[in-house]
Amino acid sequence: MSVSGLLPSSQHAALLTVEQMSAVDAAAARAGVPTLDLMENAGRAVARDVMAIHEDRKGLVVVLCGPGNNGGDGFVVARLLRQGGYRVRLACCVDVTVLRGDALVNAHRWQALQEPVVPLTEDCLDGAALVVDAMFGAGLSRPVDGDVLACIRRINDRSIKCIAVDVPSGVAGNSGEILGDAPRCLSTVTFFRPKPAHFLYPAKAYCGALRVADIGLTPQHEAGLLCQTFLNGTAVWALPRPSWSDHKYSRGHVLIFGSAAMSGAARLAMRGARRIGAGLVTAAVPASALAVYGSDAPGALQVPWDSEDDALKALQDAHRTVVVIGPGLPADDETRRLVLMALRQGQRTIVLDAGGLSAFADHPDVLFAAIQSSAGQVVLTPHEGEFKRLFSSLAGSRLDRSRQAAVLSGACVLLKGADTLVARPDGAVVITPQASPYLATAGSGDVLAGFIAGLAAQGMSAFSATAAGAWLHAEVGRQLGPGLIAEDLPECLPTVLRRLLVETTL
Ligand SMILES: NC(=O)C1=CN([C@@H]2O[C@H](COP(=O)(O)OP(=O)(O)OC[C@H]3O[C@@H](n4cnc5c(N)ncnc54)[C@H](OP(=O)(O)O)[C@@H]3O)[C@@H](O)[C@H]2O)[C@@H](O)CC1
Ligand SMILES: [K+]
Repeated sequence: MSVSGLLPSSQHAALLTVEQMSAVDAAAARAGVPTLDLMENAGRAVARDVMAIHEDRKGLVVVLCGPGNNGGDGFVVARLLRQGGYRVRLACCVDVTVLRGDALVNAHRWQALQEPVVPLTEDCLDGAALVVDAMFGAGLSRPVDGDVLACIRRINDRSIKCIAVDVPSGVAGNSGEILGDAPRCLSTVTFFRPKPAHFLYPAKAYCGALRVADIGLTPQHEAGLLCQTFLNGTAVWALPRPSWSDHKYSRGHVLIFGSAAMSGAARLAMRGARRIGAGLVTAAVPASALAVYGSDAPGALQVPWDSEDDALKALQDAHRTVVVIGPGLPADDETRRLVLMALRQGQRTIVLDAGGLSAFADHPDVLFAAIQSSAGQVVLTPHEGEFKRLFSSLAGSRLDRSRQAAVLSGACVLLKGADTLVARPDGAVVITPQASPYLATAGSGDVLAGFIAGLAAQGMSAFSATAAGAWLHAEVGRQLGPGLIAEDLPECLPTVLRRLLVETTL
């Protein structure tokens, strides 16, 4: 279950694909766990949430059931609510005779209460105070349509409170894409472990509050599964902690190339790298800009960079184990040559952002070949536009594309967004959960590049440093919220680090 290079505790952050979830289900059945009990437990967990949200037993609860086991869960919810004294209307999108297995058993249990099953049309929502969406879960195989689509639209148009069973119907569990449409839910109850869609946009916006319910499945039932998708967080990586024997050289040395024209970008990256704990940060910048770079950063170093010889000299210092190229640099031939030169300089971690990525828009294969033959580790940090320029041949969801991009380039790929993804060439991906929309501001990405570089300088692997950098960036963004500017991000970091490194034992 554990993936190399990640903490063993990452198994608690694992997100199971639809296929893996059904493998867990099958393993439980082989181990003698009755699947009918799992369905009963799933339905009970949802019924409990309905009762917590909707205490008014007189307000009508409409349970919408689909043709599979998600619908089966719905029959359990309806029965438990009815037995709890609630007014319940159950609508099913197929005739009960078409149901099979545990779903059929539970349909019969519902009918044994002398309760009707009404056809699932938009009219069945009339008078609903709350809807339980048990139409489709893990088995969704195509866009929703017909009466199901009409119901979903009515729920959304009338803002009827809705609780989803497993996922809102229409959400593709693995990719987070919306097939047709999906209800905008107040909350979603899923089982055993979350699925990627619960944290990926657009699906996340439909899920509402997420609760993961225990239904009797155990880690034993997932033994042997190779989980490759994780929720980004402190279960996945451990931050470096300086010890009594550390000194500035042992805490790592970051080299950042900066321009005269757009000095702010590299200066923000420098600030990020220093705040996150790099022992030394050096800016390689045009001689004409040395004073600007030094003016607000007396604790940083500057070296002149006016020629390829200067660049080579800066790169050849073996103590500078992490190099950032891109913030504030133009996407031109000179930047391209600089990146290729850096990639040839032996064991380094190289973080490429902004101009360092776009310089290869016409020649991405040249960049990928250089990365593949480099002795170092490489991190690419594109936003969606830069990603499309470099990886124009890739299609599919953001999760699929980030994974394929890491394989194609041989680098760790951080795809920026509200659910920032970090993918490693072996297929491991983390999804960052808590990004603030206020992070969408100039200079924010430059600070992120600095965070990643500063963590890598302290010995974290490229993947862990990138994942941790993205998480910390999101966390400071969340703490600052409205009104944040990029300059605030490094300054807020000590508060977050203190909580992680001083006030808790990771
Ligand atoms: N795993 C576990 O441990 C546990 C899982 N549990 C529950 O089981 C759920 C998964 O059940 P499931 O596999 O039966 O799939 P589900 O989503 O009910 O639908 C499949 C049916 O829908 C049909 N269909 C698909 N798309 C359609 C469309 N657009 N429009 C119309 N029809 C469409 C599809 O037809 P087909 O694609 O075969 O033509 C098939 O008939 C899971 O989400 C959880 O709630 C719990 O009970 C506890 C234990
Ligand atoms: K559902």
